[in-house]
Amino acid sequence: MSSIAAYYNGKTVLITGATGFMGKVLMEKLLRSSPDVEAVYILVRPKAGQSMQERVANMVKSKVFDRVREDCPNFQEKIKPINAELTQPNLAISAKDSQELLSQVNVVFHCAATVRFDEPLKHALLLNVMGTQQLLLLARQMQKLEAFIHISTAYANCNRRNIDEVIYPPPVETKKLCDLVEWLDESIIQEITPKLIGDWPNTYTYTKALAEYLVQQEKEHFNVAIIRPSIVGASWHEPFPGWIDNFNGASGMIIAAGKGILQTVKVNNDAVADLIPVDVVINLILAAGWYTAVHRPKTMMVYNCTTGGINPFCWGEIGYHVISTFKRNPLEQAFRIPRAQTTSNHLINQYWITVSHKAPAMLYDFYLRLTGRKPRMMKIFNRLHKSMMLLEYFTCQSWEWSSENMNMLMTQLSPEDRRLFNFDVRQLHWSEYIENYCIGAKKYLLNEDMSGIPAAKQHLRKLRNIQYAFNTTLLVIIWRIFIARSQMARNIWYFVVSLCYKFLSYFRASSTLRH
Ligand SMILES: CCCCCCCCCCCCCCCC(=O)SCCNC(=O)CCNC(=O)[C@H](O)C(C)(C)COP(=O)(O)OP(=O)(O)OC[C@H]1O[C@@H](n2cnc3c(N)ncnc32)[C@H](O)[C@@H]1OP(=O)(O)O
Ligand SMILES: NC(=O)C1=CN([C@@H]2O[C@H](COP(=O)(O)OP(=O)(O)OC[C@H]3O[C@@H](n4cnc5c(N)ncnc54)[C@H](OP(=O)(O)O)[C@@H]3O)[C@@H](O)[C@H]2O)C=CC1
Repeated sequence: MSSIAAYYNGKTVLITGATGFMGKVLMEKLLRSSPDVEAVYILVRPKAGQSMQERVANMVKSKVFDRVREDCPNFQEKIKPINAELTQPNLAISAKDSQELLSQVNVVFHCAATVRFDEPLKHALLLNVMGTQQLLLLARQMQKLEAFIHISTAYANCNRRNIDEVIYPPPVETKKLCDLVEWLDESIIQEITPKLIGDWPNTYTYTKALAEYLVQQEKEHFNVAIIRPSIVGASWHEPFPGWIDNFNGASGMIIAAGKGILQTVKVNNDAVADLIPVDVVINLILAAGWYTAVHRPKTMMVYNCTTGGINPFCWGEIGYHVISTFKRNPLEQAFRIPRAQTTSNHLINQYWITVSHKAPAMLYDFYLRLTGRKPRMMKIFNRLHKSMMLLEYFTCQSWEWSSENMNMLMTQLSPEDRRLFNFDVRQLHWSEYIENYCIGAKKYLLNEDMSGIPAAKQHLRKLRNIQYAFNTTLLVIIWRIFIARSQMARNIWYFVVSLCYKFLSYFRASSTLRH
């Protein structure tokens, strides 16, 4: 029997961010591997006109739960949603719910965060830092708490090149900063944000670094551990290969490439693309929860959950495998044939953006206008360029993360646990993984049926013909303009045409003689 699965059976678990990408995969794996878990409390806020109950009812219908639904059809009875808003005082949890959590919870997994790179500093602080602080305060009063697992990011310290499994001192005193932004005007905060975040590329990584420090402060009060995943991608095996349900990280770019929208991207081809499958991260999280609660390590453990140092793969290789997968399994209604120029040179990238993004977008919008429709392509490209600009910090450089704690944890697992909660990325076969990632994005994210592939291939052939016809017409037009202006070009043109004519006459004469 698996020690990890056995540990969670009979335990009460609290998950924040359970409606998110990682939260759902975590909940699914927990309920499937430990069907006798006592209860899984999840903190959920009402959103987009849906109440908490409606959101949870919709969530449990999601495909991600298909496997656990098969194994334990009543799995949703274990899920106990609690109305909460992490940016509000006391997390906006009612006194009754709060009492229930304080008396029941054994393990906390804190996944909730804003992961947007362009989040205004005030909101990022409210959620990622103050929300974490309030959850820690709640956890301190939990009578049966055995482990608190905080999900950070491997990029929390991306202002350093070599990142060890330690907490680095924060750039400012967190409390003072939070007090400051509380009374400062939003526009002033916006203005001083670049100064405040210093050499962090965005408010997300900056606030995640501050939150790590807060978590460390609690190590005297209960058992805590921090997991730092790098760029979390589609699943490797569980619940299904290629499972993905959002456009964050690399997924949006991969889809844009498959749709033929993204034709050029600024990446350092030789820089390590530190992607990590979501199921690897979840297995490590569950194993770390077990280890923290059962072995109670004396020092607070930080687990860098990365692939680069163990099984490296570069951005150039990712680009190649993405394009070749989408050529074999095209997405429906692609804008252009998938192709990706990858360069770290700013000028070359700008050139390709003009030629292969902006020019086709303008032409297509012109065509839409002519046919009485609303132009939309330029708007899509502007959004794509904004995303590319925010992501290029991560695709143009490499980091080195130590992964001793992840390796140590692996040695603590029984063979059965290593099989059930596998986070050994040495076994990851990248080309196979990227292929499943692209197909998963097609199936689960875009809801495209695999039976539509022949029609999608036919559409690509049509696009190829349009492109050939367009390129030939363009060449002829340019040549005509050139000929009209230069005597030398005219002479060359007449020389080439007469050569072709002579060759054709010779060919016709020799074939008549043969007959
Ligand atoms: C071949 C080459 C491959 C190379 C490939 C390079 C990959 C290079 C990855 C680096 C990755 C670093 C990762 C750091 C490591 C962490 O720690 S990652 C943490 C994860 N965080 C992120 O990835 C967040 C990044 N994203 C953002 O901050 C925001 O999305 C951006 C980039 C600022 C864009 O914001 P926005 O323009 O307001 O758009 P956004 O609100 O995101 O989306 C609007 C809608 O469009 C949808 N949408 C977004 N993208 C798409 C899309 N592509 N298609 C269709 N719909 C889409 C959204 O789902 C959303 O729908 P609704 O929710 O409104 O229904
Ligand atoms: N995805 C990635 O590539 C990486 C993620 N991480 C970390 O992993 C964790 C999970 O990320 P991921 O699942 O991808 O993120 P998602 O954006 O998919 O999920 C975020 C979760 O946080 C919840 N949340 C956001 N704001 C609030 C709020 N004010 N009150 C209550 N809940 C809130 C969301 O709830 P709602 O549905 O209501 O919005 C959602 O459940 C985060 O801590 C992130 O920093 C680390 C490295 C990489």
